[in-house]
Amino acid sequence: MRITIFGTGYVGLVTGACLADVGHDVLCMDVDADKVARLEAGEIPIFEPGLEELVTANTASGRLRFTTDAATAVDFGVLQFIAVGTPPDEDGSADLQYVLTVAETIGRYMREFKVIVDKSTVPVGTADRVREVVAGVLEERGEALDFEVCSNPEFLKEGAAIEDFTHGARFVVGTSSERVRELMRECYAPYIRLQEKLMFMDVRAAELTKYAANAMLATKISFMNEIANLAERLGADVEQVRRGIGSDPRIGYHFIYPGCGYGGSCFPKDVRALTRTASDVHYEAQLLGAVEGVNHRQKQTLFDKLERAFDGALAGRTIALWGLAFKPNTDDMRDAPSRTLMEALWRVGARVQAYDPEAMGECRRLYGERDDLTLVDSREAAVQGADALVICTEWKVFRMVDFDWLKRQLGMPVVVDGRNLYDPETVRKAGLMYFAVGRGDSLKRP
Ligand SMILES: NC(=O)c1ccc[n+]([C@@H]2O[C@H](COP(=O)([O-])OP(=O)(O)OC[C@H]3O[C@@H](n4cnc5c(N)ncnc54)[C@H](O)[C@@H]3O)[C@@H](O)[C@H]2O)c1
Ligand SMILES: O=c1ccn([C@@H]2O[C@H](COP(=O)(O)OP(=O)(O)O[C@H]3O[C@H](CO)[C@@H](O)[C@H](O)[C@H]3O)[C@@H](O)[C@H]2O)c(=O)[nH]1
Repeated sequence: MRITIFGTGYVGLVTGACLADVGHDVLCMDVDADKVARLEAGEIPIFEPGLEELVTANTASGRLRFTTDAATAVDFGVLQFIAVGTPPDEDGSADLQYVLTVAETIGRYMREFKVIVDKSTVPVGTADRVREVVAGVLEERGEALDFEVCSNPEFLKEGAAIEDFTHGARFVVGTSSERVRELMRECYAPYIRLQEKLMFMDVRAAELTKYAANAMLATKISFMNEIANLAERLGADVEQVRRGIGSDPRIGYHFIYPGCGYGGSCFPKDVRALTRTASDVHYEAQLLGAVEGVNHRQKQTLFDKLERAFDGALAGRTIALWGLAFKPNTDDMRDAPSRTLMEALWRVGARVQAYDPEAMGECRRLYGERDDLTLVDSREAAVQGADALVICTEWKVFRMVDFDWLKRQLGMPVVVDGRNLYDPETVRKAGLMYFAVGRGDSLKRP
């Protein structure tokens, strides 16, 4: 099948590479000429495990190609995937300018029947707006061409994007057209040989499914963070509580890890966008507001714990940070808890000495050169000469630690663990003050 994909970000590039890998002919179009040039030269602009190999193999076979030429892109595929960004506007709503620009482009250049497949995360009603834009451009051109718009939200997680795309739970397709159903079945056929995973539904239900899924997952996390904060004050260990409730199949173990708040490019913006959608139809989404509020507060707990450990005297201190990315296996720092912490530390005159296996380039890009930030190339170098250690991301490389060694490195024996990586007793035995998340006595000092 010939498939065009607009946008070569996390979603567009992964979708393109995976669909090419199962035998489709894929042309990826991006307006960012520099990105396209890098991709053509075999360079992958993002860190995503397995993606480089997949892109290289499929580019070499000729099934995956890149372009900046819109007319060529529109001409190419019968399926025209939109996988461009939908960043938050100031009022929290999803900014649809990139999606609607692609719709306009398709309307301008199409010469035969096309199915426009919306893979970007977009508010309910966007398929109608895309349809209006395309129809408007066709009318301007004086052309009466047939086209369809369907919704096909993406559920991949960064860091496990290829696995999620190829072995995800479902492919949701919102359409009322039999012709679209057939074409989408053909597109995803290689993935559904073992098990039927195609879920057809109304366009509006498909659009809402994406927001509902992210909001539900964010709710689980905020709920657990709330329980963790309570556990901290009640002398209970939230890790034991987590296992206790996860064992109930009605609750399950997934997405109930308490921590330093959810970040990334999706949960924060999608919870806010859904809240905004609700208010647009005069409904106050109370639960969503609370989910966001709890998350906002949770991101500040790392700083609060440090401040308490130092009796408020953080000015002039050097704080070691392990982990900058919003989660492991990615270089993405969008809405990462590490950013809330670093910015709070800088405001009170503390210095940060940080290490992340993948996100240091991104950190440099975001914050540039500054006197109060030193990026070092190992976890060992990060703690050298530091007064305390904070763990923001649960990269594997931070899991095993010689705590006696760690104690010798730190000016003050303070470890703030935003990811509950260690056994509190073992850490404390080494003479370290250990502030984790909801671990019973983590507010007390030894
Ligand atoms: N990142 C994720 O894990 C993830 C997962 C599921 C869904 N989503 C959703 O998918 C969408 C894309 O997210 P992303 O993370 O891939 O974004 P991204 O910012 O990584 O990539 C978007 C790309 O679109 C390109 N673009 C912008 N305008 C264009 C145009 N007119 N024509 C062609 N290309 C254009 C940009 O240059 C950029 O390369 C968003 O709606 C997001 O919410 C993201
Ligand atoms: O039990 C948990 C699970 C996750 N997190 C945090 O939640 C955030 C998001 O994590 P994750 O969902 O793994 O990453 P994303 O790549 O943001 O993926 C989410 O957002 C995507 C974009 O919409 C969706 O496609 C995915 O299904 C959805 O999981 C991260 O900060 C995690 O640290 C927790 O704090 N506790």
